[in-house]
Amino acid sequence: MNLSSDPDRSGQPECSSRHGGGHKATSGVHFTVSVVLPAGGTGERTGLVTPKQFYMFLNRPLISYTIQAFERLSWIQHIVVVVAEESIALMTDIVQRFQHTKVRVVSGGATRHRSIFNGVQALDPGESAATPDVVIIHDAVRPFVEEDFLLEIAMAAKENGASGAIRPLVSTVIATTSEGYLDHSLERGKYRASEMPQGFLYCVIHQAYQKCSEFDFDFGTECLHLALQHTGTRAKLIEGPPTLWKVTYKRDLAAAESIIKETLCRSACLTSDGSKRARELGRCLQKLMASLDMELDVLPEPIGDASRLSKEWNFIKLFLNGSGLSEVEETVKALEAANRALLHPVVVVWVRLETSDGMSVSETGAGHLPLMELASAAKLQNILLYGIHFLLSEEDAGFSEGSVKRLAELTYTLIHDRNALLAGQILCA
Ligand SMILES: Nc1ccn([C@@H]2O[C@H](COP(=O)(O)OP(=O)(O)OP(=O)(O)O)[C@@H](O)[C@H]2O)c(=O)n1
Ligand SMILES: O=C(CO)[C@H](O)[C@H](O)COP(=O)(O)O
Repeated sequence: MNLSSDPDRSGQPECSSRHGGGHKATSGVHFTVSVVLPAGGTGERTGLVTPKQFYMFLNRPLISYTIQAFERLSWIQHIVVVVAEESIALMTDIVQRFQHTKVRVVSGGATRHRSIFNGVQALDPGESAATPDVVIIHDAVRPFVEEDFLLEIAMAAKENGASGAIRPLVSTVIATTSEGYLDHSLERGKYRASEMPQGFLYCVIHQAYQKCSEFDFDFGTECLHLALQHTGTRAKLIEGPPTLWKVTYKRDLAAAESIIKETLCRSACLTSDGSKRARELGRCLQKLMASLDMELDVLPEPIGDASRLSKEWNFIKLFLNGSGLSEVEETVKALEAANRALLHPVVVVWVRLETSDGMSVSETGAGHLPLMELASAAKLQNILLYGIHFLLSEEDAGFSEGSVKRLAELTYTLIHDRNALLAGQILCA
């Protein structure tokens, strides 16, 4: 690797050999990009025994969400996940269980900088192959990062040698005296919080770490600073969205779970028995769901086309004539066959109209058993099946606003909460 100095870049290393050199991605990224996710900490500030990167949200550890945010991007080549030695087996199991294909697991060090350096070194396959042009470093405990922003970071790193996400400060930073009095305060408007992701030319971050002192390794908190101090590379700073925040305290775990649930319930697909009344009810539900921020796609046929199965996380099956449970079963089987619920639980809500001239209470109860059996088998595949009996009186020819609102709110709550304990239950609206 040639690290000779480039006068135009004030002493910053010039990376000219053993680099990926071109990438045939459709994203417009014409250089190679790999990722290091430091995940070797203990999460002391959460106060929990389990390190926060392994905390489970909807049956999946936090680290898997972060990996997925990168893995889904065609222009990301490799992802190195750095974990503590004692977590290697656990992490390897997570990679297999959630079928992550771009990940390599390596062991970390006693501090974040030591872990990151191990990850950066793992991206160097030796003389026989190329190192990536750009490395993105991202804390494993910042699961919400979007493609647009990662692209900005990667492009800016390629152009400037280093780049990093910043956010406005939420509190003023002050210095204290050793006796605990105010020494001075910083002018808040002039300063920014340094967040992640950060991007670097491979040679910049590699050289920065090679030149690091033991003090830097043990007490440093800022990779951008190392690049400036040891390679003269001045990072381009880009303001990122608020969702880049780092899970640090226990309350952040609750916030992360809530964001995941909100994201999963933005849309649903409704199929019905195709009757006129069912279509009418579908349209009413569509309006009410929109007011709850859920986009409801209403399809006329009992079974939605297969492409829906591969896109949607939530299904509402509406039956005003007959039970429809066999069609619900077909949908569940198709979801299982497509391995749709590998990364997130998929929700299927079976809604069935009950009029007072319809089935008796005992018959309704009898319908519960097949649902429970179907739901418990589906739950093993991470598919959550719920039942709702939509109760209308005999003389209620149309649908009253109140009854449809109750149905919409109950359906929304089941989809939003994804409560595995309620799977197989029939609720009444
Ligand atoms: N020796 C270490 C320490 C931290 N990290 C990782 O660096 C990221 C950001 O660090 P931080 O939020 O401080 O995590 P912890 O060190 O785990 O938390 P705490 O300081 O509360 O113990 C985390 O993904 C963490 O796993 C790491 O890879 N190796
Ligand atoms: O925000 C950052 C910018 O580099 C790092 O994520 C942060 O420094 C991590 O520090 P700590 O481990 O002390 O929370």
